[in-house]
Amino acid sequence: MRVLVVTAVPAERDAVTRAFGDGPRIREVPGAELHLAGPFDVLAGGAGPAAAAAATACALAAASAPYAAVVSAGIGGGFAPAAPVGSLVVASSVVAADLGAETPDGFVPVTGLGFGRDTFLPPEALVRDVAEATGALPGTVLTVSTVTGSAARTAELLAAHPGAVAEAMEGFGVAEAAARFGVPALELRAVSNAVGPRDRAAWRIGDALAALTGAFGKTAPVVESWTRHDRIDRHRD
Ligand SMILES: O=C(O)c1cccc(C(=O)CC[C@H]2O[C@@H](n3cnc4c(=O)[nH]cnc43)[C@H](O)[C@@H]2O)c1
Repeated sequence: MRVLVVTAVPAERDAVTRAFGDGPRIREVPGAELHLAGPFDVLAGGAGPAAAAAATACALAAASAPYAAVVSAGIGGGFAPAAPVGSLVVASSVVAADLGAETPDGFVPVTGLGFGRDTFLPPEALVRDVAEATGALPGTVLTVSTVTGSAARTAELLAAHPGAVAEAMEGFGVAEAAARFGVPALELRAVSNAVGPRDRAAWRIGDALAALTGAFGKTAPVVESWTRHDRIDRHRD
């Protein structure tokens, strides 16, 4: 079985496929262009949870054989001091941090409003194996629709999610689409910037993309072993 990887932008997609040499095979499916490299079918689905969910759903619906897992991957913001620039994180939980309602008493997640969901839990053993293989820090990865740009918002997010190690903009959308197809989802991020007051000039995108390439080279044997033994299905939680 193969693994679908969804990034936001082509530069992230190419960083993943570069781990397997130049020139991935390309397959067009309705709504998505897949780049095939190693055990991964990689697509750049767009920025934000809505684009990511739509692209993931298109690829899953068009697949001729079921995928073993879907990985939301790319660069991300790291919460200091846990996840410094250049480091890797793997989500032990994927949380929609700004999906809900603002009330006079503060933010209420969508689940507090009585519907929807705000958290997905990737398979524990797969998270552990990927963390061991890559050196990625396991922890909560937040999905936000607005990149955090102030110390006040950073503190607010950490107060609400003390286990947060990083934020990005697609993980929850990918996981939501994957869940509809009964496929487990993971999220793997390379930290390009610290979450906090906006300083775009300080983003180390090149370093993060290089870390992402290294991480996928090391993740391939892990997922190959899992898929060969069909362990993702048996260990799904
Ligand atoms: O300008 C470039 O060369 C370039 C190359 C690769 C990626 C980008 C992006 O801007 C990717 C956008 C993507 O990155 C995630 N991200 C990164 N840092 C944060 C953050 O602090 N908070 C939230 N998201 C972040 C996010 O998933 C974006 O979709 C540019």
